[in-house]
Amino acid sequence: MNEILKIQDLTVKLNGRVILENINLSIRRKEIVAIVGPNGGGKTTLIKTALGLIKPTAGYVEILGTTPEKAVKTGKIGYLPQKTDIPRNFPFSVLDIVMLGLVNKKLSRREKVELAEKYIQYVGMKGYENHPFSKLSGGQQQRISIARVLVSDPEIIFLDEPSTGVDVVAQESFYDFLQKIREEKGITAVMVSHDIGVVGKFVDKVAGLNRYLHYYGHPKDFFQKHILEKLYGTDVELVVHSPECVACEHFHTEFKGKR
Ligand SMILES: Nc1ncnc2c1ncn2[C@@H]1O[C@H](COP(=O)(O)OP(=O)(O)OP(=O)(O)O)[C@@H](O)[C@H]1O
Repeated sequence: MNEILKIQDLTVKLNGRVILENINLSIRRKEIVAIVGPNGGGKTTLIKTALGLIKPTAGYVEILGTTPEKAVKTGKIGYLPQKTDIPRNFPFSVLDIVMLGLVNKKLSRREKVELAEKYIQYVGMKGYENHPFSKLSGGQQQRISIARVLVSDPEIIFLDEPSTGVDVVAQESFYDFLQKIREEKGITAVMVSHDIGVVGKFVDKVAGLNRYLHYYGHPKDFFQKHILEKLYGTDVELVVHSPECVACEHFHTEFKGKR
């Protein structure tokens, strides 16, 4: 089964308001897909529907060859929600945080600690096991949050704005890391992102969502005025820095406009 997520004719209404309308998309195993669009465009709603947390008003979602409700029970879906569920000032250690990813696994404490340590090492944070999570930088917290998702051995992961509060360099290494876990572990990644410039460089497909799926395909064809206007409105201003631009430290796309 090459297709890991299939969404067909999906419409979602919340409190009588249509949030998603007639969405069709499919994601193949090992793809890295970014969902982009303005605030309130329905990105989180789409992820929650794929996870079975929101029921479709019409249409259907198939994930890992079954319904979202059944797929979630297999433990093969990882989810990093937009709002952290970790209390800010609570003195959780890095090890505690990663072990949260194993709460539903029937393993001894010793086994859980060993697995958590393995994944802390995997994300390049060996030595930080007993460090307070709240004292880490944004990029380090992001790595540990990913370790917490990976430790449960998922086949597909959903990351809702994983790069919020992380600088461009850390974001780029994060996307490199997603490619590494795809190669080494065959993991499919679906992420919500606000930074369309950075995302465009690293992902296989971009899903441009604003109630409708206005674009779904390779990032190279995404940066077109008519598509961006449908997503973000007509006061969009796009500045593309080419890779040849010597003045640019990074090849990136600045995006200014309504979100
Ligand atoms: N439980 C709910 N009941 C009613 N409306 C909701 C509910 N959850 C979300 N909405 C509305 O649905 C719309 C889409 O929200 P959603 O969080 O999916 O957007 P988003 O694209 O993820 O936005 P953001 O970029 O701000 O996170 C918003 O207008 C939001 O207010």
